[in-house]
Amino acid sequence: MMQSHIRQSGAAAAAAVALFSYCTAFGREGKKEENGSVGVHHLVAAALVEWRPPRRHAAISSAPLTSFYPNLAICEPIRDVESDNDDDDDDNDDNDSDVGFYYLRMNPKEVERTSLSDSHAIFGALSGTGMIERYDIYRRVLDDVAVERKPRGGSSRREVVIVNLSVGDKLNGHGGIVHGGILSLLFDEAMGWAYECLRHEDDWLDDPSSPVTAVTANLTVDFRAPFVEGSEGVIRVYHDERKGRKIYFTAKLESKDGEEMAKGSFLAIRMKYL
Ligand SMILES: CCCCCCCCCC(=O)SCCNC(=O)CCNC(=O)[C@H](O)C(C)(C)COP(=O)(O)OP(=O)(O)OC[C@H]1O[C@@H](n2cnc3c(N)ncnc32)[C@H](O)[C@@H]1OP(=O)(O)O
Repeated sequence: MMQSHIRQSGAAAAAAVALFSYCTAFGREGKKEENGSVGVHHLVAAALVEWRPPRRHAAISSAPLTSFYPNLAICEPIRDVESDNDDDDDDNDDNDSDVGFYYLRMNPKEVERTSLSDSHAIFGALSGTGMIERYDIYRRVLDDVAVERKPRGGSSRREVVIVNLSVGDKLNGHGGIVHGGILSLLFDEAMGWAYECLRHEDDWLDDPSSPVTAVTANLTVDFRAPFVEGSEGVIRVYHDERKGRKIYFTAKLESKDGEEMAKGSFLAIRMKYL
């Protein structure tokens, strides 16, 4: 479904190696371009590849999302969410493809202020075979500010986080369909991580290392299509705006084929006393 846009170059190799080092520092995982298994030697090969993202109409992957590998930069085509309203961009695809971005795997174990262990719903009790089988969180990083999304309907938003997930067959409501409450949980968590990203990259706090917690004040989910048991999917979280202690996000859940299964909006409020 998606096409890889790959070319070889020395400069790209240098960039990829630098990126690889940076990735390693964050302990994130990477993704290869095609289906099938990959050995360790491919890490080296991948470092020699420059990846050029197609500007639009490419979902994160048609490949199994399980094909992530440690310490390899994720270089993955991504859906251009603005494309439907952005027809005049069609003439500029060649230029657009020169901008890029990648994702950093976030490690729940590196977040001290949350209970990301046995007591956590997603990483604890509901984690496992038949339940939430995968919930891998990635922070989007821009290679170039030029890739920042254009305004849509007068307001801008940008993708902050994606979650690569799969749900088994033990979390249903109706037979064969994942319970809507579970999907709401998956959204809630994803937007919590988006807040965590923003907290580290913005100057909202006098002391950025201060663990200021935000809680969900409001979460709305529209269920657009049944998310069937055993499905893989991707949640994409977008930051919309901030008003004082209030931070607004929107999100969507895509099937691995790129179909929108659900979308959500979310208000996080930074607590006063933490
Ligand atoms: C990296 C790790 C990632 C981990 C992710 C974990 C994600 C998990 C997220 C959760 O599930 S958190 C658990 C569920 N949520 C809660 O338990 C929150 C319970 N509610 C509260 O603690 C308080 O109601 C809250 C902190 C949200 C607000 O209390 P405040 O006393 O700070 O609010 P205040 O009354 O001062 O209002 C501040 C502003 O927020 C607005 N507001 C408050 N509650 C609202 C609400 N529910 N909806 C919309 N707006 C709301 C309020 O109108 C006002 O707007 P303005 O500033 O414009 O005047």
